[in-house]
Amino acid sequence: MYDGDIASVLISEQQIKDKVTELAKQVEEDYPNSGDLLLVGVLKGAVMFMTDFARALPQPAQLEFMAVSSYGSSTSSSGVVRILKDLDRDIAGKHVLILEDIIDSGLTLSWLLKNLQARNPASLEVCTLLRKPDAVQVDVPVRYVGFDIPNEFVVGYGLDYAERYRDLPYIGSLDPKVYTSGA
Ligand SMILES: O=P(O)(O)OC[C@H]1O[C@H](OP(=O)(O)OP(=O)(O)O)[C@H](O)[C@@H]1O
Ligand SMILES: Nc1nc2[nH]cnc2c(=O)[nH]1
Repeated sequence: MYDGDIASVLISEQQIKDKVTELAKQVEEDYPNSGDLLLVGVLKGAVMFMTDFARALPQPAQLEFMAVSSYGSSTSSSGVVRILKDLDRDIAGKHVLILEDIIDSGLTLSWLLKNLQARNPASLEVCTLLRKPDAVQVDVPVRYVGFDIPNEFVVGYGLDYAERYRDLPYIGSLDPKVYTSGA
């Protein structure tokens, strides 16, 4: 699939699977009495992570999705965030865990945390599969991190370039020839 577009596999399908199980176990230990935890997946990138995580989590959880868009180029975000799809329900008094696929500059999540905090949840934490420590422009409090990765543009397992590659089962670095050829 996508022959020649992926320069290298950064995280294999099995490594993702093991990490999702490990993160779900940590969350299970931290929320023993939450009742139903409310998972908020950030579309579209977090869709694979959300569905796998919810199934790996031993306790019941409710699933909500939000879609946001940050204006910017196709490989960077600007911090100006717009809600494309809001939550379908009130989160006041709920234990909310945001599930993100990646924290790059941190601008999207920083905005989202302020937005959701204003809705008065009982608690609000973040679980991200990937984080790029060298790219962070704003510090965001993140309780659960799957992998810290180098500052390279990655795709797969929900992450896209121009809406492609989300369906790859692993995370790979995109060959720079893909951006330069405009494919
Ligand atoms: O830390 P940041 O630099 O703000 O970048 C992280 C955000 O960028 C990606 O979303 P994107 O806007 O590409 O939308 P998508 O999930 O629909 O692909 C990703 O899913 C994060 O939400
Ligand atoms: N696909 C993809 N989307 C991103 N959004 C912010 N950083 C990235 C990245 O490395 N890859």
